[in-house]
Amino acid sequence: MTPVPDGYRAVDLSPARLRDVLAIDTWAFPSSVGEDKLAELPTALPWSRAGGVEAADGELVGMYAAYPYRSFPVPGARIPLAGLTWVGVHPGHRRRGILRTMIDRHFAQAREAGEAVAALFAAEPAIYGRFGYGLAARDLRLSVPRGAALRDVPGADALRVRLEKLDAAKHGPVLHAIHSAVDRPGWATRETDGALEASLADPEFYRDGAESLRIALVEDADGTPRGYAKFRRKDDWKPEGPRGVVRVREAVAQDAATARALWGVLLDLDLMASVEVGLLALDDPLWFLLVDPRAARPAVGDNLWVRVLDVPAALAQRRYAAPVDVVLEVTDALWTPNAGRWRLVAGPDGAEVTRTDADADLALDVRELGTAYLGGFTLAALAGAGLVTELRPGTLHAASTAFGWPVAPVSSYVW
Ligand SMILES: CC(=O)SCCNC(=O)CCNC(=O)[C@H](O)C(C)(C)COP(=O)(O)OP(=O)(O)OC[C@H]1O[C@@H](n2cnc3c(N)ncnc32)[C@H](O)[C@@H]1OP(=O)(O)O
Repeated sequence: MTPVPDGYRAVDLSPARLRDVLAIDTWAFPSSVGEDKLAELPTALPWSRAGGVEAADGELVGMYAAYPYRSFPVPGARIPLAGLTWVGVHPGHRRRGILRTMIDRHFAQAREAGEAVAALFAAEPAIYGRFGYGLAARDLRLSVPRGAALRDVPGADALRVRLEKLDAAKHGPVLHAIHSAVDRPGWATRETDGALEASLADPEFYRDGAESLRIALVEDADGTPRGYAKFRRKDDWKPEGPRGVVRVREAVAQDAATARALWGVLLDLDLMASVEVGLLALDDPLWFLLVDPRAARPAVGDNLWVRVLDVPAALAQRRYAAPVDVVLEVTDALWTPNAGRWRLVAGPDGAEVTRTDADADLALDVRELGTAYLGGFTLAALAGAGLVTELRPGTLHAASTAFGWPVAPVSSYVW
């Protein structure tokens, strides 16, 4: 374990320290919203997995927490996963090793809880690679002009799209049911305590000048909900006319017709000039429905970062797109039990992983294993950047195909 830096001590956190937590949080993430207002909001902070670092005088100067996901989707399976969050160090105590200490404790706690994989959203992409996290999922951000043409999908016209003000009590369970039915690697559902409530909170200071949250709910002829979008409109009156913006916070469709019906309505709201949406999977149906995707000014961002904490358990927990029998030589500077040669015999129905002395086929660091874990980047692409080495000619493409997945990974919300 990395020792706690001199003059500091590691502590567990409980709800009694909410005020200290908000103080460190607002130091780490400057906000115009005061701690008093933040204290009134529902929080999804997983206290059972929250820890921090105190200075000698008892002031909390660093904190972190982990969502204990129990059913996190990865290729072909759902697994326990530690979702790192709320990481912050007081600016007066930074660059003294406090984050390093906290990451060490986080990894130990995750292994103890039986979580072979950890993931996070990074405030800054340059922070977490050194701890063995690899970028595993990207997301698509679009700004779609109002009235953009969409391709037709049979059955879309038969669906009804209801527009309502978001009501947490009424819509929460419906949204949760639709969201958690999605089968996509990385698609974290709000399964941990308070996560759903926090996602529906809509205080004025979240709105940035826009209206309160609205919902577009797609239903079939029987009134069964099949998809939704949470959104706000922001008006903007210009001399040349209204130029409002629709900000879509989350859009989920269970099938193609639902996606077509949903976007057909969102792209045709009066007084709006464009529709902004982010956190879409790179293969989201909207991309293919748009007749002119270039006009939507596509941008790609980093979404989930993944850290393989226990190589044999993590590799055995997911499924593979094709049969594979490969020996991986893995390096891991932070956790030596992961290092060495592992034979993976796997396919669409299961995987076995054993330690071996056999010659390795491919060599890679645990960071690259994290990048390939959700199936969103290929081993071949990583080899192209010199990050995977093919030691036995001819093994790279087969392994690369097996580690891939037909559905692109993404998390639809930042946790
Ligand atoms: C999952 C999440 O919650 S992401 C949110 C992360 N939080 C933030 O960005 C809030 C603002 N920033 C902070 O609170 C702090 O600066 C932190 C948490 C990013 C870093 O905390 P510190 O205690 O200063 O980090 P620590 O001293 O342990 O540094 C560990 C290593 O990370 C590096 N590092 C720290 N911050 C950064 C950064 N922003 N960019 C690049 N490298 C960084 C350090 O240089 C050090 O590298 P080394 O070990 O190779 O020398």
